[in-house]
Amino acid sequence: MTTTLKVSFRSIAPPSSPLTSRPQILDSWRIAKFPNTTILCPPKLRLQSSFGKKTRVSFSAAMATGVEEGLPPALTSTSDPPAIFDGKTRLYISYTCPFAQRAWIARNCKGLEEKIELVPINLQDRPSWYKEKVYPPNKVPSLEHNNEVKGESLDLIRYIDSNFEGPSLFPDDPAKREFAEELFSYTDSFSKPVISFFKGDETEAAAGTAFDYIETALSKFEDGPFFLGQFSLVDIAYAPFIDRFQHFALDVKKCDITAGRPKLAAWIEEMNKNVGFNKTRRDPKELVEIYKKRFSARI
Ligand SMILES: N[C@@H](CCC(=O)N[C@@H](CS)C(=O)NCC(=O)O)C(=O)O
Repeated sequence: MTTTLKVSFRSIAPPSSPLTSRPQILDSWRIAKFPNTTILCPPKLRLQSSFGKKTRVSFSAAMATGVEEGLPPALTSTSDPPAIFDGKTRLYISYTCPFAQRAWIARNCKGLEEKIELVPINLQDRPSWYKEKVYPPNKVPSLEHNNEVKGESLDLIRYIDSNFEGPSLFPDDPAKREFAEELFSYTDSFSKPVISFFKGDETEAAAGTAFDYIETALSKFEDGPFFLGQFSLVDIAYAPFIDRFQHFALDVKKCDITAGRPKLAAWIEEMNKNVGFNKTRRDPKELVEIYKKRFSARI
């Protein structure tokens, strides 16, 4: 299926040299250059540019993937296993797990919908073959690739980025890489006080400190609104959690995590335009209900 991405140039000055105004069908990932900007185009994307009077473009939409995908139903205790170790690459997920969502976003943002098959599992009614034949730790996500199964979401997003085609989601710049490591290792320290606040075990101020860390982190690189400036694996690592936290904080705790945090507000706005991420999102009401149940059961 072909999707059309309309690129319109807004703001500032007229383009110095219009490069293309004809739609192009792209067969593989490539870089398209426009006046003042460069975007990464996924395969099967029909790219159409329209030059207005002004030329500055914001390009998280460039991480869009053009493949439309019907989502398969989650497998249960009565479902047969897929043909495990038949050479296919499979990503085992649960539709509501934020850790699995990280790997799923990375797969989408690399344009790998046709290379990595999604296998959703119903964790409440888990098929026994998953633990026995696929992934003994019995958690999601896991990735079946080259006759091996690997787990741990932060390892998987790096693995998907380095072992498959598609645009690189990790910069080469050593300063950015070093900061990425700090941010990857902060993910659990970020979630802990926020979840404790939601459960009523921690003050709002403690959760606020965690969000302040994020605000400061988002101020470090100025070449874009993302953690490392441009969109990267770090954004993928945080997005499923910040998304859930924002909705629960607003609905249940009546607190706006973006108040007084303009960088976080801008990051959320940009992430909300990311097609690879949006394809993995659930209805916010469902996410809030899952947290409500979990916190009342004190899990
Ligand atoms: N550290 C793991 C955490 C994965 C995880 O806890 N996944 C949950 C679902 S959100 C799970 O599979 N739980 C099943 C269980 O613990 O039995 C990762 O980052 O991948």
